[in-house]
Amino acid sequence: MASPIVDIKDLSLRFDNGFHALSNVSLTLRQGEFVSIVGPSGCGKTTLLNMMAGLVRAPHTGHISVHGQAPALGTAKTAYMLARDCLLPWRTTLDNACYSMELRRVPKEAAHAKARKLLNAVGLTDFEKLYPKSLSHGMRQRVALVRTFALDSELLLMDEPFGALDAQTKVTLADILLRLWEMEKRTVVFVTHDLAEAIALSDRVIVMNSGPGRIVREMVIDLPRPRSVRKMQGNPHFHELYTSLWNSIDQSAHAHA
Ligand SMILES: Nc1ncnc2c1ncn2[C@@H]1O[C@H](COP(=O)(O)OP(=O)(O)OP(=O)(O)O)[C@@H](O)[C@H]1O
Repeated sequence: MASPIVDIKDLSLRFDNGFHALSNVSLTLRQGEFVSIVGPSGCGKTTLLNMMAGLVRAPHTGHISVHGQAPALGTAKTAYMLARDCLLPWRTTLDNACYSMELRRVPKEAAHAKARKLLNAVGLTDFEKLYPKSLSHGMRQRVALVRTFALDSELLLMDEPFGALDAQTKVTLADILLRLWEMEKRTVVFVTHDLAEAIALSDRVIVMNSGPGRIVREMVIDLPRPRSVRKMQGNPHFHELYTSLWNSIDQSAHAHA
């Protein structure tokens, strides 16, 4: 079996101020998996993602490897996407889509070809010459998705990428993300507060709780693929999974209260 993309065993972490942020976290991600992390605010979801990205340097115990090595900043094998689209206002859609490839010195022709293929997949072909100020919030986040996928990184770390969008746009973007993921075969770690979004997108949902941050449940999502997030509402098993996930979060919140 291929070695895991992310391999975390008994990871515990204290920040310099003594705050115990993660306790005995174990998580393995195989190539091509889509895994979401949910849990109450402050339970350490972003900290765990930042550990995978090599952004946290605080002392820790246990094991963490990403692509078979200690997590490192600046590797082309890992891409990070946030709720803010971080588009540059003076660049067009196409140039924003190409920005990360430019930083990685991908030749311009190849970068344009890749960006155009992905812009077409997210429905933005007709908007490639526009600047961010002329795009809706959802369109800007589609450009950010293209920029994230354009890097060909094996591992995509996504921290509430649709968190600032309205419910309708969120579903549209989640379906676009699923299409890109199916087309490009990446490994995704997706942090969200939206349980329905986590279930609709993922192969597995990891539930965390705080005090200190730890994994309290891992739920396998056995819904068939390919999926449509929009059509998921009509699937009774989706609602069973939602109820079960909600109960886990509710119970662990009460146990902690
Ligand atoms: N550099 C730091 N030094 C000290 N404490 C920190 C540091 N970074 C994060 N924390 C604390 O660690 C805890 C976990 O933060 P984190 O951002 O990982 O939570 P989260 O689950 O992603 O929250 P949210 O859902 O609100 O984004 C919080 O209590 C936070 O204040």
